[in-house]
Amino acid sequence: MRGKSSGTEIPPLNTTEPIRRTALNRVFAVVYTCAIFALLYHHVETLTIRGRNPLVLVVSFCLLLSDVILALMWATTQAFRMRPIHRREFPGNLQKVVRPREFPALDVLICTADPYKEPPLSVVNTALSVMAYDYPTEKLSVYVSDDGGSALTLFAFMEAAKFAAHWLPFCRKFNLMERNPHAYFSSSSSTSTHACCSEIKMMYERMKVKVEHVVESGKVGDENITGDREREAFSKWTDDFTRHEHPTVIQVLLETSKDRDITGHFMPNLVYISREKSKTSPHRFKAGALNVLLRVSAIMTNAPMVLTLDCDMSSNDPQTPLRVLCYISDPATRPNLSFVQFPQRFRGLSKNDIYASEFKRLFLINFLGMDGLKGPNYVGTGAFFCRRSLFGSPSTLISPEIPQLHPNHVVDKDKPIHESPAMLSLAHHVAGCNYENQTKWGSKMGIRYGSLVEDYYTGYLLHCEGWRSIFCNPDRPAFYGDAPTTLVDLLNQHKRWAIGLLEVAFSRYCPITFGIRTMGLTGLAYAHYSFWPIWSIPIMLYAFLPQLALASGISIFPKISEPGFLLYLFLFLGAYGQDCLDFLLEGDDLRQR
Ligand SMILES: O=c1ccn([C@@H]2O[C@H](COP(=O)(O)OP(=O)(O)O[C@H]3O[C@H](CO)[C@@H](O)[C@H](O)[C@H]3O)[C@@H](O)[C@H]2O)c(=O)[nH]1
Ligand SMILES: [Mn+2]
Repeated sequence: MRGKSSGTEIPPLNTTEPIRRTALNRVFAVVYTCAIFALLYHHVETLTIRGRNPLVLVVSFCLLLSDVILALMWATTQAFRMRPIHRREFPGNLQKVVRPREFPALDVLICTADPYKEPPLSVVNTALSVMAYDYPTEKLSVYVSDDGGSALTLFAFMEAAKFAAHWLPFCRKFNLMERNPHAYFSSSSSTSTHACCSEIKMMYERMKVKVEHVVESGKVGDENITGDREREAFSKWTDDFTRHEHPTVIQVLLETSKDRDITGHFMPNLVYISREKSKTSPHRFKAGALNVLLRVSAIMTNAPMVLTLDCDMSSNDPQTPLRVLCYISDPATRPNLSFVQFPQRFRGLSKNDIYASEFKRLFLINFLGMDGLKGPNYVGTGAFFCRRSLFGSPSTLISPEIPQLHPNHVVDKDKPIHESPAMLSLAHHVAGCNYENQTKWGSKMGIRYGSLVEDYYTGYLLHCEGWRSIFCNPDRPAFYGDAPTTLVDLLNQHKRWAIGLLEVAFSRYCPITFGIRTMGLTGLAYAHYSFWPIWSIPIMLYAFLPQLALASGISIFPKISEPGFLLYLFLFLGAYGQDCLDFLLEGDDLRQR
């Protein structure tokens, strides 16, 4: 591959290459714009000349409205086509440039919210998959936020901490690529290759049975509690403890400074957090949970690199943090870098993906386009942040209200966390439900509040502040997640997205005005998403108009013999053809279209 090295070092850590069809895209955009204007002119003409008949008037107006919206949406998609690029990174070269001792620490933040919709066993699998990263374990910490406030989830994590002491060395010994235990034991590679596999598989099965039994029974019984520390932890679940009203629970389950796996190797930190909830204070859903995780992790480890992960998405490649380092350690890509975003990929889609659940345009093709501008938007999971970027713009650092939360604060690692009551009590304090009152959390710091799609909104505001992001799309997917499986879940998810996006569209940071003014084409790309819900208007109108028009004897499309027909033909084939080409050139086959 021909590529331009963006680093000054030799060997290169990463390369970028413009996608070749860009020139064609630009020419096509000019021609297609002319065709759109011709169509709109045609509609206006029909409306003014033939519009004396009220039915024709209504129909023509609806067509004009639909086509204006479609034209606007088409215009916003051009942002993705003006400068798409492909990137590659070379983790193999990393050790020649940075020594593992100098790797930055990594805090992984995992969110879960409901032990029945998001089974604790699968959350545990997510955590184990990242705890087993090929990364210096003493630099790795995993923080789990449980918005369900469930003893069942804590129990699952206590079991996971014990299992991890066997699982992590097993992964290292056999250099497994698949480090999510559930995925590994369900795959064929687990059955044949390793003799001691059956032993660890049995251990996993025992943990699974125990956790599932506890979840089924709905409570952690006395027989499941093995020590005083565990008993003390579960004693917080008193009778008036509900998921909407409870005190903060923080449980340090594994600590690098004292816990070792069965081979005597360091374990990563593993911390369970269920933030304080009260019916009288807003909890801000996932954005609130992530901000609590950001603060608690700042107090305990304050790693400069932060990975946010949904509990329904686990690692599929242990080398992923090294790929991120290829950008973070490169002086050419490092300046103003806020986050490195990996695409969301889903398990279990059918081969031809007839429902387009892969979201390939959203998570791949559009990302390649945005990567050539200021970078892809944040999609809530699979993103590695530079912690500093969540505290003000590149030029102006906003200091948090207490020095321990400052991104440059150095945590004293001599004392284990559980022996430091001051640290634990501060961690409880910053996880309190009133902590954020009169602070800049959610407005200028951390994950931003104000939209149900906190990921989109936060990424957008970070880009407006002058930060950039990078799209990393290795051949082996870095993460695999679960897509909604029922129609009701899917509709709820889309409704949530639509409301959240419109909240941004009609805010004072509307991408059409504020976004485009601040960052040009990137703002236009953001406008494409925030106005995505208005697609529904032309879709509804085009779904019903032809039948209504046919029933009332009005023709709404030109006849084949009329010149207007060619215009429609070009507009239709042009849009679909270009779309199809985008997909084919990014590795789809025709059946998937
Ligand atoms: O009060 C809440 C609600 C949700 N979550 C967690 O947020 C994540 C995402 O929620 P999910 O129900 O899976 O929503 P999706 O629609 O699948 O998520 C997509 O859309 C969200 C909103 O834009 C993003 O945050 C996600 O990263 C993105 O994958 C999950 O891990 C939840 O456990 C919380 O922690 N607290
Ligand atoms: Mn999800």
